Amino acid sequence: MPFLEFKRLDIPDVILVTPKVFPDQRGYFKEIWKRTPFLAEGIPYDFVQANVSMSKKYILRGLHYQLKPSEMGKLVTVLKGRIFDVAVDIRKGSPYYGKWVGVELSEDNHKLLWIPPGFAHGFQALEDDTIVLYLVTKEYDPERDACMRWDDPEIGIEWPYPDKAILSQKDSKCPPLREAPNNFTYPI
Ligand SMILES: Cc1cn([C@H]2C[C@H](O)[C@@H](COP(=O)(O)OP(=O)(O)O[C@H]3O[C@@H](C)C(=O)[C@@H](O)[C@H]3O)O2)c(=O)[nH]c1=O
Repeated sequence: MPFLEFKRLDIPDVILVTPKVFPDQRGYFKEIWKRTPFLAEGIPYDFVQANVSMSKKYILRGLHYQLKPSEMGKLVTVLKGRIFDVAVDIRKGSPYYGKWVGVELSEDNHKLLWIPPGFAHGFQALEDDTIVLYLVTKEYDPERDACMRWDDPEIGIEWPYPDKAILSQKDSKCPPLREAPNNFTYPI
């Protein structure tokens, strides 16, 4: 098995990455990003910022994105606990515009989700004290930070616990996809 396995999801630009885990008597080791295999998979980005958040069970963060020219790709993984991680294609003219994909990422499955620029991203924590690590391809730019509704019926994301979702004040006021700021085109 290669050290990093890539699986394209129903929206093929969103890629589930499975690293090879080397367990031993001390614990384990894994590579979570390496330029050459990512490049070979058609992911030609380097990362410029690394983020960590901790969430209680049912916390839902999203859906978030940064507008061009601060559009960012994200490589998301879980260090502790579990999340349901979601990417929504918001590239105007994309055959997948408005469609979503969701996967469970956990400390046990070791998986990572690559979400390219032009997607909105969100997740719901499935356990208390869930710690998410994500690498991003552009720096945080509060001027171009944007959000859209997590429960927009036109997107129809099947969240694990929609009735228990706990949101930030900011996230509870986000507009639906149709009204959200969007300067993405397809291809990006
Ligand atoms: C995202 C971010 C936030 N902040 C600050 C702003 C604010 O005071 C505080 C919390 O910010 P937020 O409420 O936006 O954090 P959060 O809701 O966790 O935002 C994140 O959600 C997930 C789903 C993503 O995809 C990320 O890109 C990011 O948007 O941290 C930074 O300083 N740098 C950053 O890169």
